[in-house]
Amino acid sequence: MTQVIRTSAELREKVATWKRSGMLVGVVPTMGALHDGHLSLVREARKQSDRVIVTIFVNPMQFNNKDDLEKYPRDEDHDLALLEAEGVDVLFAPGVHEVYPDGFATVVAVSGVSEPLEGAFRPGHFEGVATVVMKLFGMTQAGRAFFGEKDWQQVQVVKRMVEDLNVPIRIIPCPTIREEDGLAMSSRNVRLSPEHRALAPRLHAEMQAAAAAIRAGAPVTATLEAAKAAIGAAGFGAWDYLDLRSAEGLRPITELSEPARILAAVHLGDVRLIDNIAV
Ligand SMILES: Nc1ncnc2c1ncn2[C@@H]1O[C@H](COP(=O)(O)OP(=O)(O)OP(=O)(O)O)[C@@H](O)[C@H]1O
Ligand SMILES: CC(C)(CO)[C@@H](O)C(=O)[O-]
Ligand code: BAL
Repeated sequence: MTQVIRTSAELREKVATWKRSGMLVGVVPTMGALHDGHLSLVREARKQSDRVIVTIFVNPMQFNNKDDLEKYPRDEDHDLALLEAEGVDVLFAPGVHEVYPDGFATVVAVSGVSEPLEGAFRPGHFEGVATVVMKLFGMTQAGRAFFGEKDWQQVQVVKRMVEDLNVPIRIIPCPTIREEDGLAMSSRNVRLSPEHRALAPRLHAEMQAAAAAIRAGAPVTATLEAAKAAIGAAGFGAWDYLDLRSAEGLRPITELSEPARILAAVHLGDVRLIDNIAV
């Protein structure tokens, strides 16, 4: 049975009993509307921890668009059934007031790695992520936390924060899970129209082609511009970015002299797709 807990006081008691028996606690932070990408994190957490907490909290502080927050898919009953089937010990699903009570006044801001890419196009987003993740780490007292590489920049921001603030937790990045046609799984994919859903995998296909070309020595800027044009011509909307960046510091690079990734964000209808791959 997965126990549903809604207050940090109750969660603290539960975790204290586990810790008294020397158990290692793993946490998988999510915003719900769970899919196989999330469940892959849960499975890894089960392998690497004695007890697993999944958190579901649609964090208002990380949304810079009211419409996106209102339209974010929510289905807790279905999520709970999936977590039961995976043998998750606790679903921690606090309300907004439990996380941000009256008088709440603290923001965690990570500079540098949070500034380009998502940080530039979603102002305030990573302050919201860092603040809530720090709180979830405090509330769950977990020793390991599992994050998806689909949100590559988020992983880098969280790692930086944990190192800078001496948070006693190990961050475990987990690979991106894709649909059979290559589209990265994402809760927001359910909002794609059938035509846009059919088009969406083109993003990953063009990113892979660009990565292969760059590995083979093609010039970076021209290759990325050509990929952007091809994806645009296929029927996608506006680009936020399609960049080659150093894998950890996310510095812009034009030569492959260190581990690198292509990272992308592009609009398709009223959905914004993000993806990234190693080069
Ligand atoms: N396809 C995926 N493969 C691996 N991990 C994933 C995938 N999709 C999401 N995750 C991870 O699951 C965790 C929770 O993500 P979240 O609840 O935001 O889901 P999401 O599908 O990314 O939703 P959206 O992108 O629409 O906000 C994050 O660590 C995220 O990186
Ligand atoms: C890590 C997270 C749960 C924080 O709200 C969110 O950014 C997400 O789902 O990736
Ligand atoms: N998966 C990242 C959370 C967000 O898009 O707000």
